[in-house]
Amino acid sequence: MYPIPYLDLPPLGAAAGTVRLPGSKSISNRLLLLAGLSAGVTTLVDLLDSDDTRVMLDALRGLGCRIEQQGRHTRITGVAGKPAVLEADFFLGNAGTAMRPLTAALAVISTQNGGRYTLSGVPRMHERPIGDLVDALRALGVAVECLGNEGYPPLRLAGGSLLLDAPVRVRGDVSSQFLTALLLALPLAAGPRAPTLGTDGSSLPPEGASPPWGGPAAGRDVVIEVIGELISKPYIEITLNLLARFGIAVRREGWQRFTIPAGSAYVTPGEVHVEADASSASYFIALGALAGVDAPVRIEGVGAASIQGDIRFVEAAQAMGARVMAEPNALEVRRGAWPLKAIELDCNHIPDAAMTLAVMALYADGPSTLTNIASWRVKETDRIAAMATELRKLGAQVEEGADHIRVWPLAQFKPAAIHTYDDHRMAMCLSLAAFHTLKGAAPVPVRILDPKCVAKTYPDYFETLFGVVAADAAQIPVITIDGPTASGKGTLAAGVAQALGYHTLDSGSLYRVTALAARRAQVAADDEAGLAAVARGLHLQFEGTNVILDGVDVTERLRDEAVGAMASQISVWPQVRAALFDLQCGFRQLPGLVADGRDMGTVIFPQAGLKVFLTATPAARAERRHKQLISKGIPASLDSLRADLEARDARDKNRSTAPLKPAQDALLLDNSLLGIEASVQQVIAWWNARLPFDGSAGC
Ligand SMILES: O=C(O)C1=C[C@@H](OP(=O)(O)O)[C@@H](O)[C@H](O)C1
Ligand SMILES: C=C(OP(=O)(O)O)C(=O)O
Repeated sequence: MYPIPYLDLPPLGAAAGTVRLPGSKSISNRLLLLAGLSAGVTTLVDLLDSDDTRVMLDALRGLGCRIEQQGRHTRITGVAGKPAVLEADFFLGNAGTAMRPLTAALAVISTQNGGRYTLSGVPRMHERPIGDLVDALRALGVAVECLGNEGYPPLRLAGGSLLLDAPVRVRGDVSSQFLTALLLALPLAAGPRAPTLGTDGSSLPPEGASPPWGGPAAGRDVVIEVIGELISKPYIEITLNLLARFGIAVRREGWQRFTIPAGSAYVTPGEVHVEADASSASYFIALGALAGVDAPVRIEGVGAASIQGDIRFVEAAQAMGARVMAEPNALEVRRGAWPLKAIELDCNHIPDAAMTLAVMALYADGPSTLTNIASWRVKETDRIAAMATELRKLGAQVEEGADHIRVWPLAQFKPAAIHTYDDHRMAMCLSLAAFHTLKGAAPVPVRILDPKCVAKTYPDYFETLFGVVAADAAQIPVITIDGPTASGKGTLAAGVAQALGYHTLDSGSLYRVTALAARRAQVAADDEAGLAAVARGLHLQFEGTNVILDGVDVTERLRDEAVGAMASQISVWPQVRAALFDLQCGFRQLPGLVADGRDMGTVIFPQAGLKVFLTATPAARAERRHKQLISKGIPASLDSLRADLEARDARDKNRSTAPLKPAQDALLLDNSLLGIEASVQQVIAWWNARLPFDGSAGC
């Protein structure tokens, strides 16, 4: 995940490779609730690990479920529908699949155990309607209080007595999640049960409760009727499918009437595998359609056998020209028609994945129209408005209606800082606008603001994307930070890289690794050819700031003074520098690189977008080094450290190959009196001034 204010995507060109997607959000949260309500242990394999599932897991823990995590397995010990916890507050973030089903489940539970529960979420969750579910639950006899605005969370559930003589009626035209919630929760009311408790804990029926209080001993059919049109129907199929896995065989009459048979009880199937998320697949299906030119984008974990409705996004992508090969549990996607073909599609059955089509439409041969998507307006944000606003920033013509959006293709994209509205899908969809595969169009970057919002369902989305897309190396941004020893280059580079989500190259460490490897191989510091051979044969990996040589972490060893001294000596050899040249260029990877060293701006990356030459007085640098050594318990003399630094400066400046000097176009930064954070901010400010995003560095 990129927990940074913005992530800049350079222009992207091609895509190929394999992605393994995280688990389905809709399946994960349904399974978690069902497992939590069942008796005994359920093991979920490949459960989604994201914000939405974390709030559900926290809620289950709060109800007394035991949760154990081991590798790909999550073991849930359920409470058999009877949590001992009678008062609890649940925070459910912005997870509709947690808020709605838990509301119904806790509502029924509170009528049975006299519990009092509150459910709240992030501010946007308090703007997402839940009135239709509240109405259904009140009609069922549950005491539901809206603590803020009527019809919206936060909610308090405070018992009541279930009135099951008549069908439970619920509207389904705002969200299908209300029906899903009742279907998941009402088996709690259909089973045989012991006399239930009143809100005061007594075993007498609460005043005014109509018999049969708590249901007859053998249980009773519970009937749910949908009032009016039901949207997002395939999500109900997921609900029914998973209920069946837990032993609840709902009888249905079309989309209007659902009967939970008397005596129903959740029975854990033991172990359940969670298939990958079909909505998340849509971004990579689109990627294949846009940029899978030489080889396909292969998506693993979800395919033709999926129980998720969003798998039908494949048909929409095919209609736009994608070539898709579907296996039961995988998809391979390539570009077919190019430009893509414009479509007009009723998207009610794929409300989430349909957003991806709106961005694909930019690459089509005419305007595309997506209809019957009114529900977009009450999701993580008003998605019709948000999509229209952000596509227009790219330069597109967009028509927005109450329940449709029409998007015209775009010949020349404008660089834009894309607002994501704390909506994971806005971030993931709009990342596709970084592709520049249209003939004649100038490639431009895209800035995604608040990229960490993808954590709702796909925390590693951008990392996965970068794993399968390619960019012209010249388009991948590089910032170089050169400077003398102990000037703080490494710290500054790490700070800048962290702020931008870029990779780092500590080129000095390459010389130190070569020195270490040469010492181990007993190659002398004056054996130029031998040293170059060592450099070429390095078996290196970087894990964060750690350096792994031949599979062993040598980070600490590289700090040895002897290794540092040899590094400085061997770095004068042209053959050694040449051997390390390609290795260093290879660090230029998406989304960008901050390279620090002595010749990054002058020799290795002369075309870098920003070159910084970092200096500090010898006194300031000696003092820093002194502090560092003392804090590690290593005795040191300030004067001799300063003398060493000055000698090293002289050697670095005067060597014939790549001597230490600022690149002509470098900006000088003297940090003798500047803290780390201020130095980082200075470099970021310089960098942003060179980018085409109208200074939109933040939200
Ligand atoms: O039941 C579910 O898992 C979902 C149903 C859909 O919501 P609506 O029914 O509100 O359209 C969908 O948008 C959401 O992401 C997940
Ligand atoms: C609408 C969505 O989420 P939620 O489950 O919160 O409704 C979504 O993931 O696109």
